[in-house]
Amino acid sequence: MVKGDKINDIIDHKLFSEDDIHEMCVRLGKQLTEDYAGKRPLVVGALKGAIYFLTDLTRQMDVAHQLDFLDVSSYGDGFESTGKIKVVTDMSADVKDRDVLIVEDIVDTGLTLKFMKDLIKKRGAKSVKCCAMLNKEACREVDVDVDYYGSKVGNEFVVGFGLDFLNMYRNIPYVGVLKPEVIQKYVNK
Ligand SMILES: O=P(O)(O)OC[C@H]1O[C@H](OP(=O)(O)OP(=O)(O)O)[C@H](O)[C@@H]1O
Ligand SMILES: Nc1nc2[nH]cnc2c(=O)[nH]1
Repeated sequence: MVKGDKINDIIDHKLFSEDDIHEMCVRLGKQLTEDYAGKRPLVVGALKGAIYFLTDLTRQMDVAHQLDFLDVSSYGDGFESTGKIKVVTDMSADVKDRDVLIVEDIVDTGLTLKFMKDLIKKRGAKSVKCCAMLNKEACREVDVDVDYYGSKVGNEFVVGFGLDFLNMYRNIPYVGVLKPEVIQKYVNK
């Protein structure tokens, strides 16, 4: 029974706590600091989901970098990728000859990341890599490298720390799994 729309009403269990995510950011930030030393990368956040992870990750990177954002969308309000990716809001920076690091909350089918990597490569970037908080590797439909990631995650719909449920609940401070009845309530509506 779904009582309301409070966090405790919709979350079944926690998968990654705030401490887990902080540890991911510290580890990845250290690695990115080494790998991008002297390169002045352009860090591109994939809107909207990546913003929470991006702000924590970049504060662990001791590398001069610039920020930009790219909003591409394929899920709409659904639980499954439509497979049709479109640019909702484009970046403002010129990526030509830049080392670009895409920051993602999750890579699932890989369709979104492949679309973004191809777009940025086509525009003449020197290198294009991705750092994702979560990697749903078993769900991949296209071959794309997730160059850095915080943790693998299984095939379940996760929310929180940027990851949405019907464009809500991105602000949950951890990553959790929805109660099955919550999904049931909204599927086929
Ligand atoms: O690997 P894929 O199957 O393509 O899925 C991953 C993408 O799905 C989510 O974005 P969404 O399109 O839901 O937009 P959002 O970031 O605004 O939530 C997520 O933020 C990734 O960008
Ligand atoms: N919120 C959310 N968005 C996704 N996009 C692709 N996979 C997921 C997921 O598990 N949760």
